[in-house]
Amino acid sequence: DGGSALCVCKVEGVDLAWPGFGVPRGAISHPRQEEAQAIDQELFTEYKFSVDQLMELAGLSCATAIAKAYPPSSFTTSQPAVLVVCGPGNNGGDGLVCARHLKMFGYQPTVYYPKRPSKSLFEGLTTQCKKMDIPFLPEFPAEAAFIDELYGLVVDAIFGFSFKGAVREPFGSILSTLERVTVPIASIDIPSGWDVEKGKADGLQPDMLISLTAPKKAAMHFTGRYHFLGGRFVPPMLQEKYALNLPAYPGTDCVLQLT
Ligand SMILES: NC(=O)C1=CN([C@@H]2O[C@H](COP(=O)(O)OP(=O)(O)OC[C@H]3O[C@@H](n4cnc5c(N)ncnc54)[C@H](O)[C@@H]3O)[C@@H](O)[C@H]2O)[C@@H](O)CC1
Ligand SMILES: [K+]
Repeated sequence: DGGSALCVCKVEGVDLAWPGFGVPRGAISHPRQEEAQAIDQELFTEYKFSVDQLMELAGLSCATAIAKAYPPSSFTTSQPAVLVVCGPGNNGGDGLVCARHLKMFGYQPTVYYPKRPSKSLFEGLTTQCKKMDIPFLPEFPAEAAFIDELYGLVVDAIFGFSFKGAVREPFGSILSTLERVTVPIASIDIPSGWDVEKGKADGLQPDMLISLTAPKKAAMHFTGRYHFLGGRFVPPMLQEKYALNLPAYPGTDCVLQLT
């Protein structure tokens, strides 16, 4: 912990670099919850990005990372069917964008979106999905086995870096079902239900994590197979201000595989 505005974390004895993926060695920044929110706010207030701009890039990163880790040919279901579970905030918005791009990439996404904010941004993203023939489930499957049978992958877009406290319904029941599914889960930004800094040892254990902007502190507890970085939109000046030490993205890619 470097005592700078941003915590740069190292796991004791472990080199936090990514052998085999051509990334320069060094300790990658893991912002705390408040720092992640401050960077987010500054992107909007000082740098004048709009939420939908960044959400589009974030959601595209997620779909791209998923396509790299789980190509349609790797699915054992008859179609590359993906269940995208969206929460009530911007993490859920990323999920809607991700679903739309997955459809463009040849997947068969289905969305479950139980708490929809009455804001034009989310209404627009919902309409865009519907116009792409992406079905919205009226109810969440009661049994984890139904999910295993129908889908080859679940995208967890329920909560991101603003999650706090005990999970409120209906998301408590949804998460307890998701904890029992055996198909891989890809979590956007934070595994939902995890404390953004401490993680949750007995919570969801996704197979994939797509960290946006920078891995949050909880990402240190991620044990799944694939960890990607996405959201290649942080201007160098802002990275510098928050002492964000991030590996370089390869070429023109919008994602970078960390593990
Ligand atoms: N700057 C960035 O890095 C960007 C972040 N984006 C996404 O935005 C996310 C953060 O979005 P938000 O700040 O909207 O927040 P979240 O999407 O993390 O969640 C906030 C929502 O969850 C609810 N909530 C919080 N704790 C809860 C609990 N214990 N039980 C039930 N509901 C709870 C809140 O009422 C609120 O509706 C990031 O994680 C990322 O996915 C992208 O959309 C765009 C750019
Ligand atoms: K999530």
